Parts: sequence; C-alpha cells; structure tokens
Amino acid sequence: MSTAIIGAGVMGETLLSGLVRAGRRVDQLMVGEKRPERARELEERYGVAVVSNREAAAKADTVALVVKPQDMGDVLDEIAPQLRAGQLVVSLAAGITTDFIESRVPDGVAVVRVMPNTPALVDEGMAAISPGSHCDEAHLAEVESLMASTGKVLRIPEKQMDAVTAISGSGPAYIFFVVESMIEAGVHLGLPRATSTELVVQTLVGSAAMLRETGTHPVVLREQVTSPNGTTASALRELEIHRVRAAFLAAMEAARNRSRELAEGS
Ligand SMILES: NC(=O)C1=CN([C@@H]2O[C@H](COP(=O)(O)OP(=O)(O)OC[C@H]3O[C@@H](n4cnc5c(N)ncnc54)[C@H](OP(=O)(O)O)[C@@H]3O)[C@@H](O)[C@H]2O)C=CC1
Ligand SMILES: O=C(O)[C@@H]1CCC=N1
Repeated sequence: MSTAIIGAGVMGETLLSGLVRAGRRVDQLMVGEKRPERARELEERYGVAVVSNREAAAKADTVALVVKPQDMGDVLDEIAPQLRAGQLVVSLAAGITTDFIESRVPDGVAVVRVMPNTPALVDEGMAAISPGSHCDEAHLAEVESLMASTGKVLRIPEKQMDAVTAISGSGPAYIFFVVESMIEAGVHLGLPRATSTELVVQTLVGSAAMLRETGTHPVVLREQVTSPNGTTASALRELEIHRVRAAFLAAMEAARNRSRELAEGS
C-alpha cells in the first residue's frame, strides 16, 4: 500500500519519520510539498520521493493531507481531479470536517479525519480517528495502523474532534508551557538553569510514568505529595488563588472554539 503525505511541515514530517521508523518501505512513500528547499531537505533526510501534489494523489493508495486548515480547500481543488473511487484520503488538519472533504472529492473516495500530536516524533503520540460517511472497517484499520506507528490511537465520533483537538492535539503545548514556567521558577529561586531543567524534565517524565503505570487517579497522586501544612500545600494554595484550574478550562474552551472556527474557514 503506497502512502502520500501532502504538506511536510512539522506534523507532515512527524508522520513521515514515524512511518520510516516503523519500517514502511520508502519506495512506497511519497511527499507533496510546495517549498523546493524543504522538499530537498526531506529527500536527503529520508530518501523519499518528493512529487507534485497531483502525482501524489494519482499514484498513492492513501493520501494524507497535512497542510494548514486554511490551505485545505485549495489543495483539495488541486488534487480532486486525480483522485478515484477506492482511494483513502486522511486529513490531519484541525477543524476540517469529513463533510468538507467529501464534498470536494469524487464519490467512492473514503475519508478519515485524524487528530494527532507532536509526541508522535518519539513514538508517544496520541491520535484520535473518525470515519467519514463512505468509510469501511478496512479504511479505519489502515489509518489505525498508519497512526499506530507513532503511538496510541483512539476511535472517536467526529462530533468529539474539536474537543479532542483542544485536549491532546494542542495539549503538548500546554505541558511545555508548564515545564518552561517551572524551569524559570527554579532559576528565579537561584538554581542553575541546567539543574532546574533536569529537575523539571525528570519530574514530568516520572509523574507521567506514575499516571500511566499505576492507573491511579491524579487527585490521589497529588494528595500523596501534599504533606499536612507542608510545602506542596502552600504552592497549591497559590495555584488556586491564581485560578490556574479555571485558566486551563478557559484555555481549552478557547482551543475548542478555534477548531470550530477553522471549520468555517476563518
Ligand atoms: N503541529 C501540530 O502539533 C499539529 C498540527 N496538526 C495539523 O497539521 C496540519 C499541519 O500543521 P503543521 O505541520 O503544524 O503546519 P506547517 O505549517 O508546519 O506545515 C504545513 C506544510 O504544508 C505546506 N503547504 C502549504 N500549502 C501546500 C500545498 N498547496 N501543497 C503542499 N504543501 C503545502 C506548507 O508550506 P508553507 O510553509 O510554504 O506554506 C508547510 O510546509 C494543520 O492542519 C494542523 O491543524 C494537527 C495536530 C497537531
Ligand atoms: O495549533 C493548531 O492549530 C494545531 C492543531 C492542534 C495542534 N496544533
């Protein structure tokens, strides 16, 4: 099965590199990318063929669209004449619905919507997938195997996609923001930057491993750290005073709303 990736920016390259790591034959992969210097970079780095979007759409069994949501209409208009029934189009774009894509491709082309995230680069991705209306089990299984090469995959109803985008799609950015803030706090408290960075990164990795390996609720894990009248309780009181929990809720609501707006082309 050949796969084309159209749009090889951050997420397109993340998908490409995952497929290569997972052992997909490079001669079964191709890339459509509009910037020539980026195309050359990918050819050198992965030995993958960079072709025109039309050639990619004509030749590949599966066409993964990884351009910005705002570019999706133009790319679909460009490749639609090359697509034919039996092919699978996979969109990784935020906001763009399967309806939007299905209305622009020939009948019989199956569409699957995916929301990945960047930890896929280290095979710890979280991808959610939703079928379009002409999609069967074999198409979903193909996308599941595509995305499983870089992490976990969850099947969800498409109506949950905007919320999923706000939580796991954008999620790594919130975590990096917290990490960055904690490192700066360490520096503020007088720690060397390298020490602060090592402390924070390992604390994040250790906490994530506890969540995954014990399956214990985060509230219980937090309580285990919080000694009576101790340091953690003092810190948590400040986070509540500064309404950090409410800020997280508002932030993710804003991301969900932005995903809905992208669907409308703004
Ligand atoms: N980054 C992330 O964490 C995630 C991104 N996504 C989704 O992935 C998609 C891509 O995002 P991201 O990788 O961050 O964005 P990037 O801007 O890094 O990548 C998009 C790439 O597509 C190229 N491109 C634009 N138009 C065309 C075209 N007509 N033909 C071929 N290539 C084209 C762009 O080139 P140029 O720069 O010259 O325009 C760019 O290299 C978005 O839809 C986003 O919603 C989903 C989940 C997570
Ligand atoms: O910020 C964005 O719009 C994309 C979608 C999810 C993560 N990055």
